[in-house]
Amino acid sequence: MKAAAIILAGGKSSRMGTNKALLKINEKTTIERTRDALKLLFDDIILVTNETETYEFLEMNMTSDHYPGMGPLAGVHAGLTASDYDVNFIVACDMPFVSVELAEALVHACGHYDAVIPVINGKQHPLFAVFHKKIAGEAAKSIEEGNLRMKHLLDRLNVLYVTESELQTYSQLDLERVFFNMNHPNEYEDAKKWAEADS
Ligand SMILES: Nc1nc2c(ncn2[C@@H]2O[C@H](COP(=O)(O)OP(=O)(O)OP(=O)(O)O)[C@@H](O)[C@H]2O)c(=O)[nH]1
Repeated sequence: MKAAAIILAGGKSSRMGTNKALLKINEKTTIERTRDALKLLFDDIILVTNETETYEFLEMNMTSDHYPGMGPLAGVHAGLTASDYDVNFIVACDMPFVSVELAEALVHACGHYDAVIPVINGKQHPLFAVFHKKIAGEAAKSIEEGNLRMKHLLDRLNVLYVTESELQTYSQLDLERVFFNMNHPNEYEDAKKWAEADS
């Protein structure tokens, strides 16, 4: 695959009250589930974290934010800056049901676009999306201007938005699972139930 995968794990998990990436689902931590899924497709996987000791057990390439405390946009910037690839699949560390097939479809759609962003039920998902390395500078500019919202960056880029109607090989339920992210303890409980039912 001529693309890298970048996992963002630099958040505070304040709503969860404990590091979301390290929550176990069916014996594996969420971040191990993500790493193992992505390994099936990507040779190069980069973890963006500001606590490298916490994640050493994963034996992954790691990088840290150049703008600490600035949120996911800073993670996108750091990941793209560290990547050796033009095309990069970026994913949050709190999505337990990552689909590598869907990641692959988004990568293949990139072409001349700066980014490929899924829009599911009208909601943009920039943290399960593809970004070209060349937009790292634009991300830095947004951060330096104090605009930390992903939406602000996307509005300045040449973006391909992919809606569910273009993802018809996936059922509505599959898409809801793939784009599900855990913020609160009750969402972790839901994720465990679904994973158990699937296994
Ligand atoms: N590298 C990096 N990643 C971040 C940063 N903030 C959030 N993320 C990641 O972005 C994704 C979405 O994060 P959120 O759930 O919005 O924020 P969070 O800080 O993890 O959680 P809350 O404290 O509950 O808001 C997760 O994968 C986070 O690890 C950051 O400052 N740097």
